[in-house]
Amino acid sequence: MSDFNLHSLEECLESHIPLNEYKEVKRILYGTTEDHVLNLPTAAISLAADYNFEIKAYGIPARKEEIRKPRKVRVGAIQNSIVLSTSAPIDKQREAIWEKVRIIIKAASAADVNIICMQEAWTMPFAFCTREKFPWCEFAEDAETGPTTKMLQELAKAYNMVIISSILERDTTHGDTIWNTSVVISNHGRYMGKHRKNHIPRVGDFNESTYYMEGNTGHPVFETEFGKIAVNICYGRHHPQNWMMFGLNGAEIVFNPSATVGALSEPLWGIEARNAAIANSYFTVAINRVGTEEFPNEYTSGDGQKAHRAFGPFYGSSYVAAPNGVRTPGLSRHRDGLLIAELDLNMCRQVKDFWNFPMTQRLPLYAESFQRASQLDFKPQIIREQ
Ligand SMILES: NC(=O)NCCC(=O)O
Repeated sequence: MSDFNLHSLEECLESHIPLNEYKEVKRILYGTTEDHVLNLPTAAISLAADYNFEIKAYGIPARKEEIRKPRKVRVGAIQNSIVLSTSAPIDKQREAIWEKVRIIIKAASAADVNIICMQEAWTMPFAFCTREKFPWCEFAEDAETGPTTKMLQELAKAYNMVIISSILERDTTHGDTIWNTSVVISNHGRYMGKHRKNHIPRVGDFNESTYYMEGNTGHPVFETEFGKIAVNICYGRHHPQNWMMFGLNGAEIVFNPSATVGALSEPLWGIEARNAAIANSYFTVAINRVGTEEFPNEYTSGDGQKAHRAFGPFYGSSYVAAPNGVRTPGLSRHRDGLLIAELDLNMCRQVKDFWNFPMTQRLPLYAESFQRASQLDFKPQIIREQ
């Protein structure tokens, strides 16, 4: 189990490693000898203080080029706990979370954020652990015309900000089916499209397959005014091919809105989205919720332990990673927070030119191997001593 007194891994390292060794440790672990902390406007800092959320901002510099101008973009990641009890009326629960997150988006706007992303299923508690359908299915709403998208369209327009909103989707056109979906809203307030979670967990208390199926929207990349973006929803981060496909479709930033708990995945957290950034020559933004969520009825976890009502703690630790392997420190493991990173998208091509990953990849070789591996009569290529 995790020790929840630890605020963040980076603060712990910084306060315990001797100063003369810290820079080298930081270079090896985080790809940079120091964080490029950005100054934030008073308006953003005051909102964070008044509404009790952490706010952190870092720059990740790229090389200055002779011909291309820098392509600077500010991304924001929001991590938050739920607000009301899970037994409060559904619309009240959702409105209370909206209220909290709207303030954080306002702070992001004050800090000139261009693209913001919330955590997975941000409008609700992560109730899928319970395997109960009611009332949780009532959180599902239409991706294009639902109340959350409508509310965010106003903010996106007012703040000139692209917003990525991960919700439980209700598709009334196809038999009222439910999906785990990220909606992308342009900075003009227009619905650009959606992506449905491709990989559904069947691990621990993540009983999501009780509610929805694997997504059917492929690997869309949204060409926004601030760059080409994509969304790899939570458990998709364990699947390198899922990350890869967004890269093949031209993504420059891939957001990973998540909901995951310390006992299950914390040792993997800092590796997966960062590795994806390196392997695919794009930026990644990994976002996880915080807090422990209590449900009205007990549920079991299939692990021999007693029935219980709490799910969590979700460990936050949202971070941004760059194609050259540099990453920002993570946000807190337990506080609401806004992480801002200023990226220069020119770095994507710079890293491609340096490391040559797109040039050295062997797509036809793998395509042929995948084809063979997916056949019923597949024989693994194993060579044994004669
Ligand atoms: N929400 C979700 O997919 N969680 C699964 C657990 C994990 O991937 O860490």
